[in-house]
Order: sequence, then structure tokens, then C-alpha cells
Amino acid sequence: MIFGATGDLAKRKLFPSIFRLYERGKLDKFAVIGVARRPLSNEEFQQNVVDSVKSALGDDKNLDEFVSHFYYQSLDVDDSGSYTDLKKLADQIDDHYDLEGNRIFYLAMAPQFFGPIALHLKSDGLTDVKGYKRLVIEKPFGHDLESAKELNKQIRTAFAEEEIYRIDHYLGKEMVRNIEVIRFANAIFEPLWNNRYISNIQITSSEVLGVEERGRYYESSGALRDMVQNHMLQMVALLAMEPPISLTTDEIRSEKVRVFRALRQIEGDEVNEYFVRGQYGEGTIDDKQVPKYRDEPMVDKESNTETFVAGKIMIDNFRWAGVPFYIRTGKRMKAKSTKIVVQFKDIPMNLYYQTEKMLNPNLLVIHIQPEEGITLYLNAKKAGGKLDAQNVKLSFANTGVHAMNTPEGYEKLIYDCMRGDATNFTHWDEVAYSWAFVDKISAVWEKTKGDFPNYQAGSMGPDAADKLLEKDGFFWWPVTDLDVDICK
Ligand SMILES: NC(=O)C1=CN([C@@H]2O[C@H](COP(=O)(O)OP(=O)(O)OC[C@H]3O[C@@H](n4cnc5c(N)ncnc54)[C@H](OP(=O)(O)O)[C@@H]3O)[C@@H](O)[C@H]2O)C=CC1
Ligand SMILES: O=C1O[C@H](COP(=O)(O)O)[C@@H](O)[C@H](O)[C@H]1O
Repeated sequence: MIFGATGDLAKRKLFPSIFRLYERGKLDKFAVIGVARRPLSNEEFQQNVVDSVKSALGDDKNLDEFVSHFYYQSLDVDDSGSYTDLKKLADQIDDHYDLEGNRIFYLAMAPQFFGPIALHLKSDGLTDVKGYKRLVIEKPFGHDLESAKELNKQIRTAFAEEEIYRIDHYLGKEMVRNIEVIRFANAIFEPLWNNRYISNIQITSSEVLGVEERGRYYESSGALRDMVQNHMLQMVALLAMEPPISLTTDEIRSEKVRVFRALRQIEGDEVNEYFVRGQYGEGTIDDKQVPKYRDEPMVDKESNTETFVAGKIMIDNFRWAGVPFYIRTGKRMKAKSTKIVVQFKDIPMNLYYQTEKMLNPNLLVIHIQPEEGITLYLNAKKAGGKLDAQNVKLSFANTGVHAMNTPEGYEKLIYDCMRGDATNFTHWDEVAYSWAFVDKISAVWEKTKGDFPNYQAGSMGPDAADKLLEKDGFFWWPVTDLDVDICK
């Protein structure tokens, strides 16, 4: 059951992902009940699904058989009567498709509805099934630690922790899942993956888009809650965690939680030393003039909401003591790109050409999107001539090899949920620790007015983000063209 089936997420991501699973033969016996407030017939709903699949996948196939599995039930979240109708429909469909009582409730709705829906599902008998019941929850999971605890309490009255699948769609991305494999399946990386050999790690997730139609939500969220609390910290955890004893959900989660426990807590005056916030002004992107954030729909003209965050995260444990993890994310930036750059320490001296200068450091770059792959930057001898060292790249492009098969993050996550694999969903402990970390930063930022706007749309963020690294002797590796020769 998809609650919020007439919404943007269902249309853009969920229906196309379900179709891809169907096409790949991953759905055998299945039915989908779309739930939302507006009245729709099954036929109208099925047409919406067809339109969404066609527009997302450009597929011209006949989708009649696929959409015949889709049903619609109009429901108002607070109206108990409509849950009774929903239960009746679900029970009939269960018999018709022989679904063995297995149910997934996907809440693609505004977060204030999560708690009430979960309570109704229990009190109105929808969770009384003879198979499994699972609850998939979209972000944001709360607004801060307190509200997240309250929400957790509500959903836990109807579902056990192992039945709750908190989506972080970055954990569905192919190359985010690959972090673990790159680290733990290669003898050349794991021995170097620590503070003796790594000087710093940079994670950038930049977007070209502004807030679009989501001004109301974004005003109460900002980049810190929208991206840092979840996606950015999850990537930090995957990069920093110890090798798990085995690849079970519990083992991986417990290693990630140990990273969250070791995060250096930044509070009070330290916040502006470790973190930088920004808000975009007007600018030009792709030759088009775009408005400043404060002129976006449903945004306060004096808004104090950050659309950009850069930060230095320290993990105070034996492996990572002294190694900064720099993160940055923002809207209306120069390029859409998510990249991780692992910068190794310089070798003790340069024996080759211009020996007074340092050689380029070795870098391992994990390209998460739009391109997918890894690049290792090494120094090697220039062909011919003297022993001059030059930068060489060893690249693997995932898209080149698997372009036709790389599934969307949502597709993988829905499939994981069907199989009962919660590894790539966030456990409550991870959510709680990351809110605790982020709350201390927002507490300071909410009290003081930012000097906004402080970066131009189409740039890479405010100057202060560059200074954050400069004061440690580093710089941000560019996201679009990494071939910077620092010897020059
Ligand atoms: N859109 C995106 O790209 C992303 C969204 N998310 C999260 O997914 C969730 C959904 O987002 P999105 O699809 O964009 O939201 P939309 O506003 O587009 O859709 C909201 C859905 O909720 C339904 N709804 C609203 N009020 C009620 C009510 N009282 N009773 C029953 N149904 C109701 C609407 O149905 P109707 O209009 O018929 O009432 C609609 O189907 C949010 O938690 C969001 O943060 C997360 C990541 C990305
Ligand atoms: O969760 C969110 O993520 C998107 C960015 O996701 P991506 O897969 O396109 O990198 C962001 O635009 C949105 O504000 C946020 O809610």
C-alpha cells in the first residue's frame, strides 16, 4: 500500500521503480493499493501509473497487464471509517492474488502523518496479517531528536523495530553501496584506510536545482536537516566504519552506530569554526537567470534558512583521530554531482623533477552521481625523456559497463524491503545519534541570523567554505574536473 499515491514521490520514483522490478521478473504475486485523499477510480489511478512510468522510463511497452495489479482507495488520514474500507479492499486483494498475508505499507506522505497512520493501521486491523507486515517511512524522520523520538514511539506501538524500514535513498545508490566493497574487498585499500595514510576525506553533494515547489517544507528544514542529518552522515559512516564481522544487517548497523558514537560533538561557539552555512542569491545557471532563494515560492523574504552547508567532521577514535571528513552540500550550485575524494598523505619527499615541490597526492575518487565509478590518481613516469613524474588516472566507470542495468536507488530499496533485508535502511540508533549531532548545530544557527544571501547561484558556495579547508592547509578538489595539478 502506498500512502501518498497521488504525490510527487510516487509519480517520479515509486511507480517507475515498481515497474522496473516487474520487468525484471522480481514481482511474482503482487498488487499495489494507492492511497490518497482525492477521489479517483481504479482506472484513473492506473492511467496515472502508466503516465508516470512512460515519462520516467520513456517506455512505449504495453503496460496493461502491469497496471491491472493497481487499485486505488481514497482515504483521509484521520478518518477511521476509511481504514475499514481499505482493510476490506486489502483482504479481497490478498485472496485474489494469493498474497499469503504479506503487506508493505509505504508512507510517501508528509511526516506529520506517519504517526497517526501507523496507529490507525494497528487499531483498524490492517496489521493483523498472517504473513509479514513492514512499514516503509520516507524522510524526514522527525525535525530534531525530540520529535524523532516521539515519532518513533508512535510507530513502535504498531510495528517492531525490525519491521520498520526508514528510507535513505542514498543507501540505494549503486556507488554508495559500493563503498563497503571497495574498502573491504581490496587488499590495497584497507591497510591504508586510517590516519597514518589518509590526510582528509571530502564528500560533496551539489545540486543545480533550487528548492522548486518545496519551499514550505524546505523553510523548516534547510540543508542541514534535509541532507546532512541523513545522506551526508550516512556516507561518513560507511567510509569510517570498521569492517563488520559479517555482512548481516545487525553487524553493519552496529559498526555504523560506533562511528556515530565517535563523532566529535560540535556546540556553542565551535559551531561556526567547524561549520559554514550559505544561502543562494540570484545568478546564472546554464545561461538562464535564476532567482535568489528568498524569492522562491513559499519562502520568507527574510529567510534565515541555509541552502548550503559545509562542515568539518572529526571522528574521535583510534583509526580516524586527526583526519578531517569535510562535507559540503547545497542547492543552486555549479554542477549536479556527488563525489567522495579520499586524499592520501604526501610521501616524505619528491625525488623527481622540481624536487622542491611536492608531488600530487594520491587520490581515490568515488563517483556516486551522475557518473558512477572510481578513479585512482597516481604518479608515474612521463613516457620518454627524464624521470619526470606525472599524474595518471586509473578509472573504472560503472555506467560504461552496466549502464543498461544500473537500477534506481528506490528500486533496490523496495526490493530489499520485499526480501526483508533492512541493511540499507537506517536503524533508530543511527537516526537518534545523527539528530543529536545536527541539533547542536541548528540550535546555534537558529539563534543567529546568517549573513544571507552569501553565494551566487551557479557557484560552488560561499567563500567561507573554501576558508574552512584553507585554514587546515587543504582545498576542495573540484567536482567537475579533478585534473588539478597542485605542483603547478
Ligand atoms: N518528492 C521527492 O522527491 C521526495 C520526497 N520525499 C518525502 O516523501 C514524502 C512525500 O513527498 P511528496 O510525494 O513530494 O509529497 P506530495 O505533497 O507531492 O504528496 C503528498 C501526498 O499525500 C497525500 N495527502 C495529503 N494529505 C492527506 C490526507 N490528509 N490524507 C490522505 N492523503 C493525504 C496527497 O494526496 P491528495 O493530494 O490526493 O490529498 C499526496 O498523495 C515526504 O515525506 C517527503 O519529504 C523524500 C525524498 C524526495
Ligand atoms: O533527500 C533529498 O535528496 C535530494 C537529492 O537527491 P539526489 O538523489 O538527487 O542527489 C534533494 O534534492 C532533496 O532536497 C532532499 O530532500
